[in-house]
Amino acid sequence: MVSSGPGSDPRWRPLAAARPAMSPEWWQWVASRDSLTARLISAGGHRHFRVRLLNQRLGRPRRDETLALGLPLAHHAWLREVALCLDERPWVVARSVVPLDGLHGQRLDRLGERSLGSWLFRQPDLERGPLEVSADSAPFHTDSGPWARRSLFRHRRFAVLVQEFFLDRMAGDLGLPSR
Ligand SMILES: C=C(O[C@@H]1C=C(C(=O)O)C=C[C@H]1O)C(=O)O
Repeated sequence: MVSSGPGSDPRWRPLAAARPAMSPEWWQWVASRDSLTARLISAGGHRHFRVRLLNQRLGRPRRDETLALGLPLAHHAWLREVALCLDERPWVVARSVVPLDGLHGQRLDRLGERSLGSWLFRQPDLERGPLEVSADSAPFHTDSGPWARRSLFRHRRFAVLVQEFFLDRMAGDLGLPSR
């Protein structure tokens, strides 16, 4: 994992462009379009799954997030950072960004430690945009990992950019290749 450093934004590219450098085992995880929460629970087997809320606040998205959401610069949004843990070991850290004007009724602050996915994938007309991939570390977390992905979910006027950083610890616990 080449860190983009805490200050700089991860570099994203289309999923297909990353395929040659990605092992088939990781492709199964990174390229999947269904709920990551459900996959982690299944792969975790007997391990206990928990969403650990790291930070949730109103704030300014990073430049790459602003561009992905098509927001004007300095536009405030709801920022949610979590660690998806199996037996208290973080396998994925995620950062989701919701433009405020899309928050009609979907008050993410009440989500707490319930998985965002448990709400998102219940929406009947949920649309998920294309997946993009990065080999950079999460700028909001210390642990490193081989791959990260992001995609835009839309449901009526609600939009959320979901960014998921798979951690080295997950590769170790599941016996996945380093990349
Ligand atoms: C989008 C999903 O929700 C997961 C849970 C998140 C949360 O609770 O903040 C964030 C990213 C996702 O990995 C999913 O399960 O696929």
